[in-house]
Amino acid sequence: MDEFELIRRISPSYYRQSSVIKGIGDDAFVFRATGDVVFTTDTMVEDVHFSRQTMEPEAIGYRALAANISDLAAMGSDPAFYSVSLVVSPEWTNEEILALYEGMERLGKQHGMDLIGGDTVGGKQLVVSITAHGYIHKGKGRYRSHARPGDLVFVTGTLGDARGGLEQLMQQRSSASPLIARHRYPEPRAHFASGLEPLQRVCLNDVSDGIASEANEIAAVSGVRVTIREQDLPISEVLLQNYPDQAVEWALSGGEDFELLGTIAQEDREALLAIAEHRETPVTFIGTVSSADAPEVILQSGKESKRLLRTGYTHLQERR
Ligand SMILES: Nc1ncnc2c1ncn2[C@@H]1O[C@H](COP(=O)(O)OP(=O)(O)OP(=O)(O)O)[C@@H](O)[C@H]1O
Ligand SMILES: Cc1ncc(C[n+]2csc(CCOP(=O)(O)O)c2C)c(N)n1
Ligand SMILES: [Mg+2]
Ligand SMILES: [Mg+2]
Ligand SMILES: [Mg+2]
Repeated sequence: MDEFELIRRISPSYYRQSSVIKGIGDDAFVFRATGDVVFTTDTMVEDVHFSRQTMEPEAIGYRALAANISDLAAMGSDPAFYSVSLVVSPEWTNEEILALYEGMERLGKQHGMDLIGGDTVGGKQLVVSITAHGYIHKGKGRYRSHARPGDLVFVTGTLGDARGGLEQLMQQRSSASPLIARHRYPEPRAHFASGLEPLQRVCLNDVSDGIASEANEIAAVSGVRVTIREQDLPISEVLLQNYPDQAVEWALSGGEDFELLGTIAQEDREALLAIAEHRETPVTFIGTVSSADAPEVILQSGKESKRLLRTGYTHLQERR
């Protein structure tokens, strides 16, 4: 299968989004924009974001798209399109490359998305770079700068499971574990995020690096103090049972959970819970926002409080 045959095999036979004017098969993609359009890009690289020993091709494709949908969700947008730039090494069989796209299609379909283009290059290790597009309702972008003193801090789902799954994968335990499933097949919260439309102001950030990092991003650009109560962090039973000593640390800075961390006005608490229930998304209130001379994140553990620094995964650290 050469690059042209690959393109033929992955081209959709129809488009779900009615705004598509020219899909795969020309020099570029054309669609008719009617509202505010969101663009995001995230890249996954072999031996950085996944290892071939522990991730099947279908899961690599699924997770690469999940990371992008998660960023669309974090802006409050409805996912619409994605394009895929692929660098692939000769070790990959035709079936494996197609399985990568099947993983993306499986998740893309759940969100009504169309594959609208990409690029294919032969190289030394697998790199999957996805650009995803979505729409936001006018004035309803959910920015990191939207936190205000008095807000409640919430998070969806549970935290740290993806890190627990990675640990199990690295120790080559049985792949039937629910933590491994969370690592391989995260559920980006786009359906929940677009359901927040009735709320006037929501601050959102998705959890790719860990909430210690994401909460600091919110504090910095909103110019506020974010206080998080350790005892309220949503940690799954299975993570607590398997990794009692690491669970809290991984909940704070394990990363790759692709949950949403957000803040809302106190008076929107009931409305948020109703939307969460309707969209079958667990939501936990974990803290508060207050005014501060300098932005900071505080972790409250019982009666003790300490600064929560921006720990978590950071690329490009060892550099001249
Ligand atoms: N190499 C780059 N060139 C231009 N802009 C960049 C580059 N890398 C990141 N950005 C921009 O910086 C901002 C933050 O990007 P970042 O990748 O940290 O966010 P994220 O996708 O939410 O996090 P993560 O990559 O951990 O999932 C975004 O506006 C992004 O478009
Ligand atoms: C083989 C392997 N080693 C380590 C990790 C952990 N990891 C890699 S990137 C990242 C942060 C998010 O990345 P980005 O900032 O690019 O979104 C994390 C937690 C993994 N998943 N697989
Ligand atoms: Mg990014
Ligand atoms: Mg993000
Ligand atoms: Mg991201």
